[in-house]
Amino acid sequence: MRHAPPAILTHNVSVAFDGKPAVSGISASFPDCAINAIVGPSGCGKSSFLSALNRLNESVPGCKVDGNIELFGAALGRFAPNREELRRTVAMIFQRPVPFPLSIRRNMEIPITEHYGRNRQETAGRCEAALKSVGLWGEVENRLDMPATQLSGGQQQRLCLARALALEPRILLLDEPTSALDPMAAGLIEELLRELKSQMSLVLVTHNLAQARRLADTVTFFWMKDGHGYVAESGPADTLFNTPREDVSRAYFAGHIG
Ligand SMILES: Nc1ncnc2c1ncn2[C@@H]1O[C@H](COP(=O)(O)OP(=O)(O)OP(=O)(O)O)[C@@H](O)[C@H]1O
Repeated sequence: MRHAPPAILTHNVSVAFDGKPAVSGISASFPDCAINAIVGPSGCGKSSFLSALNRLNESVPGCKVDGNIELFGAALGRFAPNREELRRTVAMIFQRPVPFPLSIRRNMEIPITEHYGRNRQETAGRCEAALKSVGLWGEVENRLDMPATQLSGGQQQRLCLARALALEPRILLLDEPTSALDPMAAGLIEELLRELKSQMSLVLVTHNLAQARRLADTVTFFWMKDGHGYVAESGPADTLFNTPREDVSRAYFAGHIG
């Protein structure tokens, strides 16, 4: 029986800035329909690695990415022929929500019409469905023309999620998506991520080990050596949290270091 390839498979990936490696030798596998947490101390290159997965750091001056990245068994360039298509299918959510400085409606309409065309009825339907999927529709349906920046931080983050989900991504990259939110808003996002994993692969960079314990199916643990990050250990969340193999993982997950 042939097994489906993982959503993301990396081999020997490194990311360097001005010749100085931030991470090196990253070989990792992230299954589909799962929440894959990347954890590790500050500065070990988690965000740099995450951004390489949809070529976001290509536009950073002095940044160089090496190694192989495959998405669903296809090389990155074959999986998505251009950057726009890649960013649609491999969407990214950041620590601080970044809505466009426009109305809630325009925030949704712009990406939807860019991708699906200008049919007004279809656009309105996609907008409503995406806002419903993040539980925001009931909160904003009567004020869609209000500036998105007037929403609370948690609502803005859910709007950014809705904007990404409207384009039906297959992979969702999340860089500390709840660390700027209050516990209630963070809880709503966590609930959403749990629901979304039936439809896609999620890669979640988090500092918050309690969050990783609550959400993760797999864990990839980054640590630092010789001034750059590397994967110290990875595997099913249960194994990493309960019976880690490496001394450094045991110490980190017990809260003794990092
Ligand atoms: N745009 C950039 N230009 C130069 N160096 C950078 C840039 N972005 C990241 N770095 C460097 O790469 C290294 C890894 O940073 P990165 O943000 O990826 O780590 P991280 O594990 O995500 O950290 P944190 O958990 O604090 O967000 C750091 O030394 C950082 O200074």
